[in-house]
Amino acid sequence: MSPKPKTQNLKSLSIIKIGGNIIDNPTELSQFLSDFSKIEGYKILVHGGGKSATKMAESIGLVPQMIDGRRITDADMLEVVVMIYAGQINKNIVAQLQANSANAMGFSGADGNLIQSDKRNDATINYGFVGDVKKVNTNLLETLLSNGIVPVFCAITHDGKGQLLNTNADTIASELAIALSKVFDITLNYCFEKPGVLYDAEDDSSVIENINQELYSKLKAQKAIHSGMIPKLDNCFNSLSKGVQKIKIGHHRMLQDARAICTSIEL
Ligand SMILES: Nc1ncnc2c1ncn2[C@@H]1O[C@H](COP(=O)(O)OP(=O)(O)O)[C@@H](O)[C@H]1O
Ligand SMILES: CC(=O)N[C@@H](CCC(=O)OP(=O)(O)O)C(=O)O
Repeated sequence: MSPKPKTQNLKSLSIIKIGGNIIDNPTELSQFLSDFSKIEGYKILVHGGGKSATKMAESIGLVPQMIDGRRITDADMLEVVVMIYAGQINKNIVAQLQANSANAMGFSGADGNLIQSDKRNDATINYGFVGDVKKVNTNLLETLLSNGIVPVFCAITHDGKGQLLNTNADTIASELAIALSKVFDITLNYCFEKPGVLYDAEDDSSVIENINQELYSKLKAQKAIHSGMIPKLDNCFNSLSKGVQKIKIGHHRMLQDARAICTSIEL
C-alpha cells in the first residue's frame, strides 16, 4: 500500500532515534546531543541503550539473550532495563539537553499514558516482559511540543494494568512517527555509529544510498543484513507503509550536514 499524499500543510516534526553504541561513547553522545539541540522546530528524541543494559545484566550474573535484535526479558532483566533505560540513560540525556538549551523532558510510555503496549504473545518464542505498541497519546504529545518541550523517550512502555514492558527503541520511534504522521509532517532519522546500511557490515565505505523491500529481503537472505539492523529496517518499512514519508538511517552527522552520505528508505 503506498502512503496517502498529504493534502494539508502540516507542521514539521523531527523524530530522531539513537542507539546503544552512541550512548555508550561519551564524546559521540555529547556531539550528537549538541547536533540534535540545533535542529529547528518540533523534535522528539528516542534512545535505546541495549549495550549498557547487557553490560549491567552480565555484571550481576544474568545471561542476556537476543533474538533477531529483540531482548528476551524475564522479571530480573526487566528490573535492569527499567533502571538503565528509564533511569540512568534517560535522566543523563535530559540533563545534557538542558545544558544545550533544549527544554527536554524524559518519559517512559507509562508517564502521561504516552505509549501503551500489549505483552507480546508469540506462539514459538517466550519473549517475557516485551511490549508491542498499541496506542500513542498524540494529544498530550502535541500539547507538550506546542509548549516548547522536547520529549525524550526511553524503551520502556506499559500495559495500562500496572505492568512495565521492554519495547525495542527502534519500534518506539517508528510507532511515534506513525501515530504523529496524522498531525505532523514527519522526518524520521535513525542515528547509529555507522554511515548507513552497508552492503558489507564490516566496510563503512559500502553504504547503500537507497534501500527498498526487495533489496532488503535479498541482503537479509544473504546474511549481509543481520542482528539489530533487522528490526530497524522492519520498522522503517512498516512506518513507510503507514504514512511516514521521510526516513533515513546513518551517522548523526547527517542531522547537521544535508550532504552527509546515509541510507534513504523506500517502499
Ligand atoms: N548491513 C548492515 N549495515 C550496517 N549495520 C549492520 C548491517 N547488518 C548488521 N548490522 C549491525 O546492526 C547494528 C545496528 O543495530 P543496533 O545495534 O540495534 O543499532 P543501534 O545502535 O541503533 O541500537 C550495527 O552496529 C551493525 O553491527
Ligand atoms: C525488546 C527489546 O529488544 N528492547 C531493547 C530496548 C533497548 C534498545 O532498543 O536499545 P538499542 O537501540 O541500543 O538497541 C533492548 O532491551 O535491547
